[in-house]
Amino acid sequence: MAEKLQALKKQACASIDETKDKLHQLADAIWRHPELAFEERQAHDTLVRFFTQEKGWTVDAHYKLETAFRATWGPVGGGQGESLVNVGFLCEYDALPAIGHACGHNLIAETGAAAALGLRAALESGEAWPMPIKVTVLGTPAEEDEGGKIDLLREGAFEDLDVVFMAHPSQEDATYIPDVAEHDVVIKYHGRASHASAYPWEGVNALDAAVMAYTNVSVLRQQLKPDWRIHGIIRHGGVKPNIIPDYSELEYYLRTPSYRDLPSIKAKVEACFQAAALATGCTVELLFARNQFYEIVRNHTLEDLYEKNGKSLGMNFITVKNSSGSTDFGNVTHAVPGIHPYFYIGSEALNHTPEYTAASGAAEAQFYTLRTAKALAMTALDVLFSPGALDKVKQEFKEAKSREEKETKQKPQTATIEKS
Ligand SMILES: NCCCC(=O)N[C@@H](CCCN)C(=O)O
Repeated sequence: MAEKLQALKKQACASIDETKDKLHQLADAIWRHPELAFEERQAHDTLVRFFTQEKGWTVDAHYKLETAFRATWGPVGGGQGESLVNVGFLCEYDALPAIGHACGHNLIAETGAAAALGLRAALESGEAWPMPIKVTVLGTPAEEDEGGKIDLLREGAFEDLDVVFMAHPSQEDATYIPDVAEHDVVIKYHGRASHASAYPWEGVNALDAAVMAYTNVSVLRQQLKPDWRIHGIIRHGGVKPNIIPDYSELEYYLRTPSYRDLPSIKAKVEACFQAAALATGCTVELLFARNQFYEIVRNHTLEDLYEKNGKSLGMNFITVKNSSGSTDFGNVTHAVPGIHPYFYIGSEALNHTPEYTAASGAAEAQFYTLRTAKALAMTALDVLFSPGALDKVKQEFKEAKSREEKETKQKPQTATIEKS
């Protein structure tokens, strides 16, 4: 089997190379029209067209969400009574406001599509596979906001998948980066307008509340654990200096390494926001996002296979220990075994900067993007055909879940503000 597996991997890589121009066009089209969360209509249509034109894929163009899609191929192979293995690849394609594809989601879409085509090409060689195999591509909108994968999870979109792969652009190749749990909140202060010079005592200043809230959180930060993160912006702060602002708005992202600590961080910042309202006489509305992002549940079996395949293609892996951002793929790994490795794209630029936007649209990123897609397809082939690999992946997932359940019982998700 080892030799056959090597041949299949070669076939997957060759097919990705053969399709490289089309794949580049796909990423380029998405990069040229950056669209925000749940507004990714052109990116969505581009991907749907891509899989429709590829032939052999069954495409569900608006799968459970308007800008989500599903493309499936197979099943192929298997004898009677063998249970089907469904391998999933994810495509993200939303962008950031003002700076476009500064997180390289156009390249995530490309890796997902390329890896799926590569795996299909290898499986198409007509062998008598021991079990029925299906390849599924899910187009998952709104990673930068809202968390489209969490909506899709709720709708059951991941229920029939056995393993899920995606990869994210970064500054380095890493099988895992500690993506943390996150909950977002919008804070609205309502005051009362007045002439700021003629009769200021009649006003209630909502901008003052926003500034106090911002300062309260900044002071709180010293008492937070080192790997907790709170960061926010003031979105509205008034319209003219001589009108006391009757409305202000902030948005904050709250993050902790485990989702179990989100209620604690939320309780702490809520106190900051309420205190600002009390001090200024404003009323306050706290609007927490409907979805909480969870941290990634690691699967070392998948990570090790990916690393081995990546190394064979020339990747240099580094280990990242410090907390990173967050991803709605974290929630997926609580439901299905999966990996979310990071990949170098030929630039030292940092994500969420205009320089990264340029790097994710540059031709230089293509080599690294396709190399990543090859490593994903090869890892999927290992999962399918390395003796015992799928069982090991599933067993590790099961053990992680039961550890998780035990920890949740010991430390339920409750809010605490320690008082002396
Ligand atoms: N490691 C970073 C993963 C991608 C990313 O930047 N995600 C966003 C998600 C924001 C959702 N509100 C982030 O800021 O971490």
